[in-house]
Amino acid sequence: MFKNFFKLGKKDNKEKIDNHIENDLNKELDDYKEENLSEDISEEENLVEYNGIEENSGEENIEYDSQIELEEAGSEDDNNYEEADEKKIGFFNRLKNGLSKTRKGITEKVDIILKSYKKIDEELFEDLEEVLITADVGVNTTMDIIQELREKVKERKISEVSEIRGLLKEVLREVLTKGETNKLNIDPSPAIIMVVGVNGVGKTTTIGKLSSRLKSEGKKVLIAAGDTFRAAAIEQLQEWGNRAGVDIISHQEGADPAAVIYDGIQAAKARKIDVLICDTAGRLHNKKNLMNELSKIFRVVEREYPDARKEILLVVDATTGQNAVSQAKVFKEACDITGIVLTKLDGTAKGGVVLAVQSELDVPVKLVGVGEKISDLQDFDPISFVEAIFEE
Ligand SMILES: Nc1nc2c(ncn2[C@@H]2O[C@H](COP(=O)(O)OP(=O)(O)OP(=O)(O)O)[C@@H](O)[C@H]2O)c(=O)[nH]1
Repeated sequence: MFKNFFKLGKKDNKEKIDNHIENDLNKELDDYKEENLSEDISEEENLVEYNGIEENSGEENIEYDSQIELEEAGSEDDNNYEEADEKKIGFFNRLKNGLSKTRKGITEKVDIILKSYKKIDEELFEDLEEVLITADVGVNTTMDIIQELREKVKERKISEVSEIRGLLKEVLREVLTKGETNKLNIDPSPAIIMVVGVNGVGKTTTIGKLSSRLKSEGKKVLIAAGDTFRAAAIEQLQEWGNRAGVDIISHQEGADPAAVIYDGIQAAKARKIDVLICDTAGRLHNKKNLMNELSKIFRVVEREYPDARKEILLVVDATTGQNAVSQAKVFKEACDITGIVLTKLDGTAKGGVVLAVQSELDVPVKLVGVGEKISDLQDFDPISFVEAIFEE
């Protein structure tokens, strides 16, 4: 699967990038490995020349086996079924609360429309269509949904307007469950999760929340701060790591992201980490740059961690509606995204974008952010999502 990571749209791009990778990456990594990752890796080592960037490895945050104990403290309440039940209820309520604006935007309007019709006719379908488009379900997906609704009405010879609500729920569930599984592919370990996405969409927050959650599930987690573009990004990740009690492998601002990921992988192997979560820089202003950077990182992963399960999660901001879909399309051309994380669903009435992303890109939504707290990241469960939107 990893061999297909780079979907390089144009042949000349592909050749350029391939040449770049073949000429530079292998040599650079071999040099780097020799210089820095010999058995006795030392924090005292000084200036390392890597890819033309000087970085002071003495200040890097590489603390190999010394902190294993820190991470072995898993959650104590894992086996408490009552608490698990409570958590589940809390989980659904949090989802429901988070989706309150979307519920207003879709269900309340649908209910008003259904109340105003006495019989099922074309005008009713058109009104429903408008509601879905306004809730950012996207034109194509909306057309498909309404067409499916029409067909079901016809096939089942439905004549009562009151039955449309249940039917619509059914169709939405079908849209959200027809693709690949929504579950994260991280078991059995080891696994590596590459987190991609443009700046500001909630990547750092998602990494913090996810690492905290996986740790509480008893997994050993490590973060690699591959967004070296801005010092603030590394610091922000460090803060989340502290909150989650998870170690971070980081270099200095401006370092080569592929080198950070390389170090992260070596540390993950040495510490027998279950899940390595890698941040990446989100510069989308130029697709070629994005592909260059990502392809180099992925080559490192492919070469250094072939046995690990791989997830490439694209983080998009639900409040940007159809923009999130466009971003996802660009990233999908640059790499084989395996899942989508939709953040800030709590702050928007545009939650319908979940349906657009899943159906137009054919990539499953795997996680959703429904708030700013560390516990506000949920596995995306299509059934609960539809229930939460339609709950009275
Ligand atoms: N309400 C809400 N806010 C969120 C959610 N996820 C992230 N945020 C907020 O979105 C803002 C941006 O999040 P970051 O994690 O810094 O985004 P980023 O993509 O890492 O951005 P850079 O660090 O600039 O690359 C922060 O204020 C977060 O608190 C969410 O699910 N709900």
